[in-house]
Amino acid sequence: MSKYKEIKVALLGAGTVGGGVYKLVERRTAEMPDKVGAELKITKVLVKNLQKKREGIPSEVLTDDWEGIIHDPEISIVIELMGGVEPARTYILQALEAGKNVVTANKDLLAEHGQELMEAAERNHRDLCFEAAVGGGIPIIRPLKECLAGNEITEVMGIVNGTTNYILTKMTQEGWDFDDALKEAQRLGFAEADPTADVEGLDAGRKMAILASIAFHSRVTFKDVDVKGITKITAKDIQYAKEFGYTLKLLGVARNEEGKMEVGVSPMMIPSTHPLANVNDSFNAVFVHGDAVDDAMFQGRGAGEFPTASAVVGDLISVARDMQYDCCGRIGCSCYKNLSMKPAGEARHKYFLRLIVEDRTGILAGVAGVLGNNGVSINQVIQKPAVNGVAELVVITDKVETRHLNDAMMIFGEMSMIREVASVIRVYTQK
Ligand SMILES: NC(=O)C1=CN([C@@H]2O[C@H](COP(=O)(O)OP(=O)(O)OC[C@H]3O[C@@H](n4cnc5c(N)ncnc54)[C@H](OP(=O)(O)O)[C@@H]3O)[C@@H](O)[C@H]2O)C=CC1
Ligand SMILES: N[C@@H](CC=O)C(=O)O
Repeated sequence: MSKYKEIKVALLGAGTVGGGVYKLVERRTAEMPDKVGAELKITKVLVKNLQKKREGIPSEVLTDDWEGIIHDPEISIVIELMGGVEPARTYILQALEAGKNVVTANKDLLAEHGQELMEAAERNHRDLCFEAAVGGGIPIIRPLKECLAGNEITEVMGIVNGTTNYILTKMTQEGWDFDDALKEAQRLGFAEADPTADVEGLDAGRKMAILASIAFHSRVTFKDVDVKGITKITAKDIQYAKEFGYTLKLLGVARNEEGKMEVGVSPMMIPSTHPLANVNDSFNAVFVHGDAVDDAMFQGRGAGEFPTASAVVGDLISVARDMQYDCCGRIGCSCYKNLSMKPAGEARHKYFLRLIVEDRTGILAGVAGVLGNNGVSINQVIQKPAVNGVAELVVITDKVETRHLNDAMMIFGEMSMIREVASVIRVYTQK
């Protein structure tokens, strides 16, 4: 008989990430006792469809019976990898109330119900770990909560969605079209069950809500995040970005300026010399600025089977160690402040505008006039040669309050000389 205690674990979900976690735990089985001080065994794997073939997972551990897991007193850790809000929320709450520790990668759930879940974990003195919920395999949650806890953090920003970064990389570097790149991202297991969450920026918005809550110690939920996706980005935007020396990325930016938080996700142009411009494919990267550490950057694979499993299994080992030392629930909720959100319209940004205009004299003066009357000054402008009586005017503005830019865009919408406001894309600037 082994001298080590056996810790029994239930896995909820055996899809891309769940499958990876099962296989990775198997791969590490022999080392676990030395690493953790206990043997870790996944004894039950909850799925929806018992008939589906699962490579690498023995059929005898598969079940579709949640009650059999929650009422199994031998299971002390539940790993939730089903995704979505319900029934994941209910199962996690039930698991915590039943005295089980929980690991999850579910950002949809945390960005909406994080407070409720953290409170349940605290009440029951149990661990609730979610390293994989942001940045896939990149360690970022624990560094923010622990390693950087001595800082006042004023900015967290970066690329936090692997699917969209993969799509934009393929469009920029290889001229792929959007749909082909998305299909390939789905095939590689990066995309969410409903990829709208990726391409419309919702997934990145949820991750930024989680990061901002931890970094600024104040609860930010998904509804607080100003979100735009990449579905309207065209090959022309990418090409013109290059002409101005920029690269197009879906970026999340969270700032705390004098107690007012601003959290947003949108396609942004960043200087091609910026380190984030060279974070490609499914890689993610997060920048953190703290008063003591200055700048720190975390980079790695942001999605996919084993990168995500790496973060989940790291959490699993951490929980198992806490169990050995009887210190579960040690790292609880850190939202002890109640900061307010800055209204999106008050945020000051630089913008790239692509306008489809009539090919005649006076257009540039007309455009400059409307922008000027609304307090928007022009930093750079390029007029493209006309084709079939229409021309393109590409403008980079100086920093402006977003509401003033929106007012100018409304006026453009009513001007006959402007056929279309084809693109309005934020240009990243440092604080
Ligand atoms: N894919 C990635 O790269 C990353 C994903 N995540 C997060 O990890 C989680 C899992 O993602 P992923 O593995 O891609 O998702 P998948 O869709 O690949 O897998 C989901 C799994 O959960 C099971 N499941 C879903 N609903 C239920 C239910 N009601 N009861 C029982 N089982 C259920 C499914 O069962 P069945 O197989 O029978 O259909 C499937 O095995 C999500 O929260 C996701 O956001 C986080 C980081 C990266
Ligand atoms: N769909 C997500 C998966 C990881 O969180 C992504 O593409 O980043």
